[in-house]
Amino acid sequence: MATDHDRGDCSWIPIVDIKAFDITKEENEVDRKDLEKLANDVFKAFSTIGFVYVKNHGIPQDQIDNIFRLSDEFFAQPQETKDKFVRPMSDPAAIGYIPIGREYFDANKPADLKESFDAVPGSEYSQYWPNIPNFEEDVVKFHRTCAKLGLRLLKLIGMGLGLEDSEFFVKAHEKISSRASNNTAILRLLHYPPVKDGEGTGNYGKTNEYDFLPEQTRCGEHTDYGSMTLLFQDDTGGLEVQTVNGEFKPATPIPGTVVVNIADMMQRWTADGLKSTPHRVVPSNKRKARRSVIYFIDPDRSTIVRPLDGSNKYPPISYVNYLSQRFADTGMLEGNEVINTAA
Ligand SMILES: O=C(O)CCC(=O)C(=O)O
Ligand SMILES: [Fe+2]
Repeated sequence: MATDHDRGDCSWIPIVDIKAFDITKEENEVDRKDLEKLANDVFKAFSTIGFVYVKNHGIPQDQIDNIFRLSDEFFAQPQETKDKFVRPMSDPAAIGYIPIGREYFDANKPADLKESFDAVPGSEYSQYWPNIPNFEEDVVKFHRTCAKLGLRLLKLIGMGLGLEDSEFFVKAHEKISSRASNNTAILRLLHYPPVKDGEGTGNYGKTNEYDFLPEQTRCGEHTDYGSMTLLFQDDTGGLEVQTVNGEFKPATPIPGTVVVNIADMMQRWTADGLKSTPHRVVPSNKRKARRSVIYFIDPDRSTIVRPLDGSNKYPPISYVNYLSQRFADTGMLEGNEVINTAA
């Protein structure tokens, strides 16, 4: 594992170079020793910090740049246009636009000052795709590309944990590229608008007054819900990750890398062996817009997650019920979704 001490304030998050197992390689051409070393590096980082920077992942930079360009094009549209594509609040597998002020991680504070667009392949909500040339096609293609990287990392995690079946997690995500009714993995385009000094109105997009409300931030402290998250960020900065000592430190953008973190379901599955670490986005550079593209990796919808060590540290839970509850708790789903039985 590279420990690069020239990285200043983000050197505490390890960089893992996965060139030996990048998404362009055939699995059977990968050297077993290289794979074992990578599995060990990934496991070490995920069982302590919960975050890594992955470099040499094999996703072409021009594909990433194109997604950021499409994201800019979508968010630059007039508010009335974006409002035509607002994501329905009835289904955790829906797609669409999430306006500023909708998602929050602390009900006692103002909602996050961000807007986003959620995308999945094969959506039953196709009327929410925006009218931007190539948008749906390219975004779905990128979703599938991210899935490939996600599955590689899930394989490494299975090996690093020493599971009898090292493909266990890969198999539990085999529908990741099919359709949202089978797997809820979302590609989310995120835009944190620039803000001016002045009194916040909480009414962004409808007025010209853009500062934060008291206690408002770009993205409140939270952990992610599913298995794992891939995070592509621009050069603005602001992402902060909690250290094992409890303080938050920057995860500074490193060109060419993707930030990867463990999410709550994976922590639960591994009986706390892998860590789902709190993180947030602070407005350290508030006059500059910030953009990120996030791939939330989820187990297949029908998965029942129970601790793999055979313990009863957590009761078995249906992933989709769990996800619905988290969405309901954060302003993303209406109604009283109830976590019921596991089966
Ligand atoms: O935009 C970012 O860099 C992080 C956002 C985030 O953590 C999330 O949406 O789950
Ligand atoms: Fe997150």
